[in-house]
Amino acid sequence: MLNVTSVLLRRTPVGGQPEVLMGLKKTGLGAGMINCPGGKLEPGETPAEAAARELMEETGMTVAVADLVPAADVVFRFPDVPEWGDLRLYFFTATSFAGEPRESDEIAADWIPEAEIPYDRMWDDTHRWLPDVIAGEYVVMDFDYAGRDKVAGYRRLASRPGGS
Ligand SMILES: COc1nc(N)nc2c1ncn2[C@H]1C[C@H](O)[C@@H](COP(=O)(O)OP(=O)(O)OP(=O)(O)O)O1
Repeated sequence: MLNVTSVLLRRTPVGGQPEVLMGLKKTGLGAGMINCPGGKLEPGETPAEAAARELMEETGMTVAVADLVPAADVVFRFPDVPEWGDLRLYFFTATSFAGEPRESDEIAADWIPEAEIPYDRMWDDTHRWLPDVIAGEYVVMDFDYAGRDKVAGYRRLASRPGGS
């Protein structure tokens, strides 16, 4: 199982609507789709340490590990793509961070209204759990993909208040 991590930064400008940070993934798994900053854990890293490092590498923004709130634990299985194997995503949210996003070789992340998250341009699993995370739940789910990009089945293993 390959461990990956990702972080959703959230803010609400004064007098404005809630916004989230995401953008077009340019390389690697999920290239061409909209996603949050993130990537693989390096040896010895905790998921939260990896999320903070990937955020910095991909956007130039910083977040303290202590400010990362665990929000989802999601397994993806790709039986038709043996070279990908299974992935476990440790997903965090954060409302305390520093900096403004800059485009990198990996992602062109920017602030978008939370109400306009383009689920139709994201991994097929995302619309089945990210809305609940945004609503404040901690979610544990398990997805089986058919081929590289279609969800064939899924299970919700746990869901409780307190994610974001
Ligand atoms: C179906 O699989 C996935 N669904 C969702 N919603 N998100 C995924 C899936 N697979 C990966 N992710 C997320 C996790 C990270 O935010 C990114 C990037 O993942 P990955 O580590 O695979 O991408 P790379 O850019 O190749 O990694 P490095 O930066 O470590 O090279 O997508």
